[in-house]
Amino acid sequence: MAPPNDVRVKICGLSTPETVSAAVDAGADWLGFVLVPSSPRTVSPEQARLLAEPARGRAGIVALTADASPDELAALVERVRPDVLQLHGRESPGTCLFAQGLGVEVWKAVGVASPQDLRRAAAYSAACDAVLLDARPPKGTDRTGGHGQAFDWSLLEDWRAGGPWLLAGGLRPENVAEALRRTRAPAVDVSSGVETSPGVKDPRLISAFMSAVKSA
Ligand SMILES: O=C(O)c1ccccc1NCC(=O)[C@H](O)[C@H](O)COP(=O)(O)O
Repeated sequence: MAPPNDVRVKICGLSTPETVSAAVDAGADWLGFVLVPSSPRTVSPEQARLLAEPARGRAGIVALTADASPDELAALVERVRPDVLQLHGRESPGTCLFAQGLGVEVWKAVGVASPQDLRRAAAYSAACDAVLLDARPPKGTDRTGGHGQAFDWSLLEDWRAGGPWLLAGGLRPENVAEALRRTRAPAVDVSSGVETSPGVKDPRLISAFMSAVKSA
C-alpha cells in the first residue's frame, strides 16, 4: 500500500458540534464556517466561534464571507477569531491586503471556467496567502460557492500556480483521487460532497472523503 500523502483538506460549511468533531477526528487540516446569510450552511459569528472552540490548535479555523465591507471584516475577525479569512465574493486584491492587516491568513476564492480566470487568480497570489480555485456559480444565483459542481480540471493541466492554492468545487469521496491525479492540487476543499442534503454534513462521508484523499 502507498504511504499516505501530504495533501491537506478543508471541510467547509460545518454547523454542528458532531460534524466538527468528525472532521477533526478524521484529520481535517481546516474547518470552514460559512458566514454568508444566503447559504444553507450559514452560521452566526457567535455560533462559528463556539463551534470552533474545541478544535482550536487541532485544525485551522476558516471564516468564510463574501463581499463584506472593511468594517464587517474587522468585526468578523474580532468575533470569530479565525486563523483564516476566506473571501468568496468579488473582493479586490486591495481588500485581500486590508484583510491581511487584520492579523489573519487570507484566502481568495476565484471561480474558474476559462484560462482567463486562471490569469485572474494569478493576480491575487501577491495579495493573499492562498488562492482557492472553485467552480463558477450556476447562472441566476448570487450564492458564490457550495454548489457541488466541478469545473473543467483539464484547464489546470499546464497551469503553474504562483503560490499556495486549494482545489474546490464538486469534490466527493468518489472523485477526489482522480481530481488529485489530474490537477496535482496540494490541498482540497469540500462541502456538498460530504452532505446528505444541502447544509447537512454526514460524519461517514467526511471520513470517507478523508480516506480517499489520504490513499490517493
Ligand atoms: O458553501 C456555501 O454555501 C457558500 C456560500 C456562499 C459562498 C461560498 C460558499 N462556500 C464556499 C466553499 O468554500 C465551498 O466549500 C466551495 O464552494 C466548494 O463547494 P462544493 O462544490 O459544494 O464542495
